[in-house]
Amino acid sequence: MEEIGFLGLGIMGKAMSMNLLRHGFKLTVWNRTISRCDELVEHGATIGESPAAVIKKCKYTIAMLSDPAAALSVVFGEDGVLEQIGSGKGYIDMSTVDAETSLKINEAITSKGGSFLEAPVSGSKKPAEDGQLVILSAGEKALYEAVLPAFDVLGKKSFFLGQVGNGAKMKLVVNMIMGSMMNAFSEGLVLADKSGLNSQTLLDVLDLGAIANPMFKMKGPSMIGSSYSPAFPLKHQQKDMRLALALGDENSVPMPLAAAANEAFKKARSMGLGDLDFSAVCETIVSSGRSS
Ligand SMILES: NC(=O)C1=CN([C@@H]2O[C@H](COP(=O)(O)OP(=O)(O)OC[C@H]3O[C@@H](n4cnc5c(N)ncnc54)[C@H](OP(=O)(O)O)[C@@H]3O)[C@@H](O)[C@H]2O)C=CC1
Ligand SMILES: O=CCCC(=O)O
Repeated sequence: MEEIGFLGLGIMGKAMSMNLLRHGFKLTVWNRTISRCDELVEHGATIGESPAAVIKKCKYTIAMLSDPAAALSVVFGEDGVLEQIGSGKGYIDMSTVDAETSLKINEAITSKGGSFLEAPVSGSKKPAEDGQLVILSAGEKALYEAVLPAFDVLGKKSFFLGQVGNGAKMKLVVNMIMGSMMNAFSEGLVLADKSGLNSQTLLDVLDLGAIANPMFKMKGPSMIGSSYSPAFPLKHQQKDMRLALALGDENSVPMPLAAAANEAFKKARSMGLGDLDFSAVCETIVSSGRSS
């Protein structure tokens, strides 16, 4: 494949671009905080001085940015994507945003002759490092097909979901379920502990039953140890709950569980836990009184 541009080297962007480099892709990278490019450069990437410079150089550019405001500012801002996008160039936004943001970006890019794909992902830091993401793409089918060699490196499965917006919506539905599950799991862990049960035994019981799942298995042990090194930052999970609730609003879908989970994530943010892993939402319950 041609040289790929990569905008946004946070937890996910760094892991994904390292993985592409490891598999022989040539990359030009940009990050708002430019020092975050250094490690990538040590592994063979080139730095682009702005999103516009990356787009100018590369036929295909991937973005992995924190939220709708970041995704919009990288496209519409000074030295942004729009300044150099045009015919023959493809822009793939893998950030988790709402459909409205994706549609706005799609409209701006296609009106300049470029092509657009939204492609948010399921899977966190480790799956990103290991190329085991689940890619939820929608938009220009020809662009999807053109970048499949890169998606095959980044993910274990790629879906093409049709028109722009469907990828964003699918991602928000999945993360809304995940955020609600994380809150139920947290309550269970604290309840077991407060009522005198062994937390590890609870994990063992859960793992053998009908609600066993990779998230409980992976996060449970660190949550018992109150260790929340960020793989998926809590502030991003709360953003996803907020955006999913707005999608529920638009479609008149009652979501009382998601609304309660969102409140817990907001409380966690107010406690200063936004940069920790989303499993730190457990601390909102602990702070109401865990015995250990
Ligand atoms: N972590 C995870 O497990 C997963 C995250 N996601 C989603 O992927 C996206 C990235 O997540 P993650 O890597 O964890 O997040 P991080 O917070 O680690 O990284 C965010 C990135 O966005 C950049 N950024 C933020 N604001 C702006 C702005 N205004 N202009 C330009 N760049 C900006 C940051 O730049 P700077 O370094 O300068 O701050 C950084 O590169 C999010 O949408 C998240 O919801 C999806 C699946 C899993
Ligand atoms: O958006 C983050 C998703 C994290 C995960 O799927 O494990």
